[in-house]
Order: sequence, then C-alpha cells, then structure tokens
Amino acid sequence: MATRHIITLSCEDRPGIVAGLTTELYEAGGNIAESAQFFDRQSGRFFLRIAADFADGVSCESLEQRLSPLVERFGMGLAVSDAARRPKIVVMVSAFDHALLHLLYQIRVGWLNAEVVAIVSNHEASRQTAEAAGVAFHYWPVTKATKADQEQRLLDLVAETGCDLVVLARYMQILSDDLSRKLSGRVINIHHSFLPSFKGAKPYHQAHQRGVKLIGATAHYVTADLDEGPIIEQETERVSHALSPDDLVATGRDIEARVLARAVKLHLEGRVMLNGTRTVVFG
Ligand SMILES: Nc1nc2c(c(=O)[nH]1)N[C@@H](CN(C=O)c1ccc(C(=O)N[C@@H](CCC(=O)O)C(=O)O)cc1)CN2
Repeated sequence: MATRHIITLSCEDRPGIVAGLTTELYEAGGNIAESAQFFDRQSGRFFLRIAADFADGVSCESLEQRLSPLVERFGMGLAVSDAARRPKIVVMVSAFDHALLHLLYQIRVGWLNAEVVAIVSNHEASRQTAEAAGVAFHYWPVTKATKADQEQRLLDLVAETGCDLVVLARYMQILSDDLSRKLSGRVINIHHSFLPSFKGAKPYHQAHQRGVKLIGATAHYVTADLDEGPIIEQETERVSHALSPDDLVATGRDIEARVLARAVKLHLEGRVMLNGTRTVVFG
C-alpha cells in the first residue's frame, strides 16, 4: 500500500524550484501522480501543487523535515498533507439550508471527503437536519449583546474539534474583524451574487432592481471586508425580465449549493492557494 501526500508551495519565482523539489521527492521514494504550477508575472510569485505516492512509512513530518533546506533556500511557504486524512468541517447556517443539505449529501455519497463535526446556527430550523445526520447541533442566537461570546464559543469549538475549515452555508451574520483575522484562510462563505456585484444583504433584490440578465453565486474566503475575500469559485445562470426577486432566489439556490460544495472540495484537497487578494486554483 502507498500513502499519498499533497505538497503545496509558493515563493518568489527563480530557477531550480521544481528541480529541487522533485529531486527530493524522488530521493524520498515518491512517485508523482499529479503536478500543477503557475508563475504569476504580476506578483513574481510561483505556485505549485504536487500529489505523490510514497511507501507507508513516509510521514508528512518526515517529508517536511527533508524539504526544510529547500524551504530555507527559496524562502518557500510549503505545506505537506496526507491525502487520505478526512478533514473536519464546521458548517454554519441561518434560515436557508439548501447549501447545508447539499454539502451533507455530497459527503454522504462520497464526492466530498469531509467530516462535519458540528452544525452551528443562529436559528433552530436545522436542528432536525443535524440530528438526522448524527451531527452535533449548536443553536447560538446572535445579538449585539451575545456576539462576542458566540464568536468565542466558535473559536473554542474549532479548537476542541480540530476543525480544519468553517463553512458559512448561507450564515447571515457578519463575523467580527477579530474573528475574521483569527480564522483567516479557514472560513469559506457562499455569497448569493456574482461578486463583485451586489455585496451585502439581499443581493437578488439588488439584482432585480438593476435588471440583470445573469445571476450567480460566489464562494470566497471570509475577511473583515464584507464579501471582499479572495474568490475561490463562481457560477452564473441567465435570467430574464419576467422573473421576480423570489424567482431569482429560487433560481439561485442550486447555483449557490453547487458553488459552495465545489469550493469546499477544492480547499480541502489543497487545490486553492492564496495569491494576495486573489487565489490560484489547481482544479
Ligand atoms: N466578516 C465577514 N463576515 C461575513 C462575510 C464576509 O465576507 N466577511 N460574508 C457574510 C455572508 N453574507 C453574504 O453572503 C452576508 C451576511 C449578512 C449580512 C448582513 O447585513 N447581516 C446583518 C444582519 C443579519 C441578520 O439580521 O441576521 C448583520 O449581521 O448586521 C450581509 C451579508 C457572512 N459573514
């Protein structure tokens, strides 16, 4: 049996990066199964993702140790992860649960390799869904008075469960700047518009008012700047003048669910790398 590891790195571009890395992986007995790289001329940065198979005894830690001289030499940001490890996610939801249900379905059928360790909501509506899925449910209503405590409870939950990613599946509360910073790169939100259009609340009503001919959904990392985080995945669909705001909401549901699930899968498979305010996605 072999163990598959995912190696991702980014650094300033210069000759020798790929040669240096692949030589080390070869000498560790690695057999490369997937490889993708990108040189961003604008930023001068190089990005790489490799999936390689190793003998069972080769751990992530031993690879990181072997690669540390290379990391030092090129000033790399490098990560090694075990592809077989089942990542843990916390899903947060408010009143609309279509994106949550789609995530649970995609996990159940094996398309998304993840374990939902908790469902958190400021509404009671998804309690039965959580119980049916055998997932812990936390009803944490949010008011100005309770927001700070609620956010601390989330941080505690992330720490206690070893959660790798928090997913905002139409969770309609704005995370504080402090929480956004503390969980930077580890929270993905689905925004129900084709960003950068129609940020904030009620994007479908904004879109209807504007008379758009396309609606869409955008999955992005959460930052302190509302709906401005690095975009991971998007999708659009044509609409006509004949549709009401509620028709747009209904049309958008499936798009939102699909886009969020694809973004979560890409992130958990180590296929998304941050490139300033943008992302590199090795799909
Ligand atoms: N710090 C961030 N928090 C959140 C982000 C983000 O990008 N950065 N995305 C939102 C999701 N969202 C749109 O996709 C969104 C959610 C909520 C609101 C809003 O105005 N909420 C009001 C009141 C909501 C309520 O009454 O339940 C508020 O929180 O003041 C706008 C956009 C998730 N969080």
